[in-house]
Parts: sequence; structure tokens; C-alpha cells
Amino acid sequence: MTRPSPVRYALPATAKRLHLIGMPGAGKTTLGRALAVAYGLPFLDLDEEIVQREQRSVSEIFAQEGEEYFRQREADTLRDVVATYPRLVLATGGGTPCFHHNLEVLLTTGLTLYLAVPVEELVRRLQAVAASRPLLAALPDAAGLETRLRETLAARQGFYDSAPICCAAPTCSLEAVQQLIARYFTTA
Ligand SMILES: Nc1ncnc2c1ncn2[C@@H]1O[C@H](COP(=O)(O)OP(=O)(O)O)[C@@H](O)[C@H]1O
Ligand SMILES: O=C(O)C1=C[C@@H](OP(=O)(O)O)[C@@H](O)[C@H](O)C1
Ligand SMILES: [Mg+2]
Repeated sequence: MTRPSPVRYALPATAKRLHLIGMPGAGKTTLGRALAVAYGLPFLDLDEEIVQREQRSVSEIFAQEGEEYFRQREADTLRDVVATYPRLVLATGGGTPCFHHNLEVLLTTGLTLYLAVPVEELVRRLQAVAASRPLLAALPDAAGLETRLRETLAARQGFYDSAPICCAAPTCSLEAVQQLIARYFTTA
């Protein structure tokens, strides 16, 4: 099988910012980094940017200041980032589109892509790393994690579904996402 030409998957010049949204564990950070390399764009992770500005971890911010403080910092940082970076792959946090009209900011300043990874797969991925995610830490077991993720997804689904592109491929691989994006631009 011959590999597809990279040119076929190049991000059109009109798409200057690519925003990834989705549940924790969907792969926004991991895939965002790979997409940025593939498209030759700068990469930024919104959580990492907040951590850098605050000089403390997301868990520490939640524990010391509470969620509302984090959401305000998240909203401010998002607006700063889109004002600062004309070209960018941005990995958001799982809750980003759901607070402080951030969804409008994301939809109007870049191409927003929803990584719709099934909850069963999120559970598998997050079991190892849930402790570092304040909204998922302290859950007793995989069943508790799954229940929490299903409740969270139900509350957020409407926000996520506003994205013009949705990747529902089982693992949302780099290749699958690039094909989706290429198709979006040839049919738009
Ligand atoms: N496509 C994938 N297949 C398998 N595991 C993945 C994939 N993408 C991410 N992961 C793993 O899932 C976990 C969460 O990924 P991450 O990129 O931090 O997700 P998010 O930023 O959406 O919360 C990490 O341990 C990462 O290695
Ligand atoms: O779902 C959420 O509300 C959150 C997801 C996290 O990002 P990831 O989706 O990258 O884990 C991080 O922003 C914070 O812990 C809150
Ligand atoms: Mg992340």
C-alpha cells in the first residue's frame, strides 16, 4: 500500500487555527501535538498555558482556588491565546467549550474539531492518569470513573456537537483526523 502524499493532507492556508475539543482522555493534547507537527503549525495546550501562567498544576489550582477560579483563568487564557497566535493547533481542556461563552470564541476564531471517543475507551485511557485530573481524581474504581464520565458527557454533549467536524473513528488516529479535515475542506 502506498502512503498518501503529505500534500493531500496539508491544512489549507485559510485554516490558520485548529481547535481540538472533547472529553478528558479523548487525546486532545496528544493528537494536537502530532497534528501541529504534521501541519507545521505551532502547538499550544490550554491547560499547560494556564499552568505556566499560574506556576502551579491544574490540580493545585482546583484544590487551592476552586473550579470557578480555574474556569475564569481558562476563559482569559483562551482569549489571550487566540489574540496572540495567528496560526496554531490548540488543545483545549475537556470543559473549555462549556464555560464563559468559550464555545463562541472557539467557533469564530478557528476550525474546531470534536474528538468523539467512546466512554469505554476513555475509561481505559484514564485509569492510569485520572489522579492528575482534579474532576476525576478520588473516584473509587473503573465503574465510578465510567459513571462520572457518562454524566459529564451527557452535560457537555450539546457543546461538543456544535463543532463543524467530529471524529468518531474508534481511536481518532492522526491519519483519520487528517483525512476528515481534508474532506471538510474539499466539500465545504
Ligand atoms: N489515540 C490514542 N490511542 C490510545 N491512547 C491514547 C490516544 N490518544 C491519547 N491516548 C492516551 O490517553 C491519555 C489521555 O490523552 P490526552 O492527550 O492527555 O487526552 P486529553 O488531552 O484529551 O485529556 C494519555 O495517557 C494518552 O497517552
Ligand atoms: O474536563 C474538564 O473539565 C477538565 C479537563 C482537563 O483537561 P483534559 O481534557 O485535557 O484532561 C483540565 O482542563 C481540567 O482538569 C478540567
Ligand atoms: Mg489535555
